[in-house]
Amino acid sequence: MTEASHAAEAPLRLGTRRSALAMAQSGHVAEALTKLTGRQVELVEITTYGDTSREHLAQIGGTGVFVSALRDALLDGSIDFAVHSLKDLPTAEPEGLTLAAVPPRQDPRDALVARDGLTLGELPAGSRIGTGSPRRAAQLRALGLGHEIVPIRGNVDTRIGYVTSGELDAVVLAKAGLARLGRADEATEVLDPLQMLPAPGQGALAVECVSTDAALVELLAVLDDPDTRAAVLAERMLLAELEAGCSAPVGALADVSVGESDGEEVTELYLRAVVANGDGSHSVRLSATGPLDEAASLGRELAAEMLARGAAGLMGERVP
Ligand SMILES: NCc1[nH]cc(CCC(=O)O)c1CC(=O)O
Repeated sequence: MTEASHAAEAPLRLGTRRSALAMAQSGHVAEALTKLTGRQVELVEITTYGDTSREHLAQIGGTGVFVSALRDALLDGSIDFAVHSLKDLPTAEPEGLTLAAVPPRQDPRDALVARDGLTLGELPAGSRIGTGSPRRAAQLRALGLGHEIVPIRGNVDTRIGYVTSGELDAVVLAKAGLARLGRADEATEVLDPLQMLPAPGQGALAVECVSTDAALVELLAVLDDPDTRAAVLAERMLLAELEAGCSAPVGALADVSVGESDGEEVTELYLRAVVANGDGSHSVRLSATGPLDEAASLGRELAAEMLARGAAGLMGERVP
């Protein structure tokens, strides 16, 4: 179909949470889709339980709560497609929905926002660092720097506000979230994955629609980046095989690189992962390399190796 005839069609309804981050992500995807296909997109705001609840995320069942309201709206036809932060998606495939596109990933690393422009190594013992993520807390504690980890939650603005107000010395957030809000320059350090492996899927988006609308599935596929899709598949298969949820102390990152094998160019994944106990005193860290088209088995096999080295026992431990 030509762009002109597309423009005459009703705009596609993109369901989005109302948070600044969700609106920024949705706006970005809407713009990209219009540019690539000529189709107009309108944003439809959906309020989720995770947006209104003041309880800690771990108590209300993890970030999956953000996702279910959007999925309900897809299934009842009140929206045509949805954009999620991929790391917030449960690993189980939802009935009736298709992951139509995984757009090119942003920087997957975590970032520190600290007072006075400080880095993690410069924050003295006793400094109070805020995070609501067991994964971030465990990896920070594993560094043994004597920092106090303070549980917090709230949107990016709220969390940075704890530092601005002086209540906390620092917070740890996803660099991609800061960047999408135009606040990347507020990071005082981007954390090296050697110390802080990000959440599986961090920095990537997921574009979802109902499986039965083949034309829409095909249209949305223009947004897909196969390298990103393979990388997050490896990370998420690892998470699924560990039977860990999105609030478990599990970090994973797959880097895509082009190498050579027998004179042929091959695209490879280098997958690193960590499982830690709550106080960071014990962890299993492993890595594996494999071809891009075997992303799923790479994730599964690395998880199996981690389980063989005691990962399940670590995940079960809680900080008193
Ligand atoms: N858990 C909330 C959430 N979901 C996605 C992002 C950031 C964007 C991304 O990782 O894609 C964030 C905020 C954060 O972790 O700091």
